[in-house]
Amino acid sequence: MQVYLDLLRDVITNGRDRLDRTGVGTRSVFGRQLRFDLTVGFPLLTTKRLYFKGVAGELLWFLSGDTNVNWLQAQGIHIWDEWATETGALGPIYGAQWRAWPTPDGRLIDQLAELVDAIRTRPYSRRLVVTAWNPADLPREELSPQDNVRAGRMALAPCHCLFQFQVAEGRLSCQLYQRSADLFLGVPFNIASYALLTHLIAQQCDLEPGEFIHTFGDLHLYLNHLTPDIVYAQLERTPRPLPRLILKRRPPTLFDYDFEDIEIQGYDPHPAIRAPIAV
Ligand SMILES: Nc1nc(=O)c2c([nH]1)NC[C@@H]1CN(c3ccc(C(=O)N[C@@H](CCC(=O)O)C(=O)O)cc3)CN21
Ligand SMILES: O=c1ccn([C@H]2C[C@H](O)[C@@H](COP(=O)(O)O)O2)c(=O)[nH]1
Repeated sequence: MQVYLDLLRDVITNGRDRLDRTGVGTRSVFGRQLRFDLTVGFPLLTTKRLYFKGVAGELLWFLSGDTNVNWLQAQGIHIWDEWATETGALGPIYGAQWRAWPTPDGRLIDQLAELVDAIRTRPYSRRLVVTAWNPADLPREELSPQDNVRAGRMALAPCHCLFQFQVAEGRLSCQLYQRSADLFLGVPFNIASYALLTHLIAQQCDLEPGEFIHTFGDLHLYLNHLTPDIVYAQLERTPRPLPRLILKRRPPTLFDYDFEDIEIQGYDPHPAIRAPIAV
């Protein structure tokens, strides 16, 4: 994951300081890309311990179509707490758009079920796209996440908002467009999450995982992460060998995976680095 450390340096060196919605302030660049060959190892950051249970739990939660934090909290995962209402609601975020995109005539589109079906039946397709960017449900930027949810909108606009797959020579590759990316806290999570999703869909479609390509819009470091004990501490560290992902079972569908099916082997990271999250 040397490419991640190089990207931290790129943002520090080439970024412009900008105000942002949260009021924290960021240093940001616009338009970057990382590529991960999933055949050489699983891209889980080794220069700090990443909370993989949180990554896997969040993905299983998205895949189930759930948009309420109650299930995540019951698993001990608290990464979405700050944006939820008192009942745990987040509005129609990823899970809703992926599994139940509402159409004007009252139907619900299960984009992920249709995707798996399309990969199986038309692997040459150039239309293997899933989007969470539903303009009808976007939050109003001047309102709090909770007020948006109470008004029936998403708590946060989708950050990882569109992804596409390609099948070539028996391998499944995935490219994500992430419009806004918190490089220290969110991005390591997002890389692991989409790499895991690619493995799961590949298994369901009798393919091997290929590449994960991560394309960024506004890629930023929050100014309160640019400190000796956070970003600069990580830059002092040397990357270690990547772990491997083992899928221990092949469930009947993409929507039947459980924590026990997903195992990371050989993960030997540097210690975790705590950092404040911008809400
Ligand atoms: N500013 C911001 N950055 C994000 O990455 C982000 C948001 N907001 N809002 C929505 C989700 C929530 N995500 C999050 C939220 C928290 C952590 C976080 O605090 N991670 C810690 C470990 C947390 C734990 O152990 O409970 C970390 O060190 O990675 C990561 C991703 C990603 N998203
Ligand atoms: O999966 C995620 C979700 C969120 N983020 C980050 C990116 C931004 O720092 C904030 C969202 O703020 P906006 O004003 O809506 O852009 O959350 C992430 O990196 N990954």
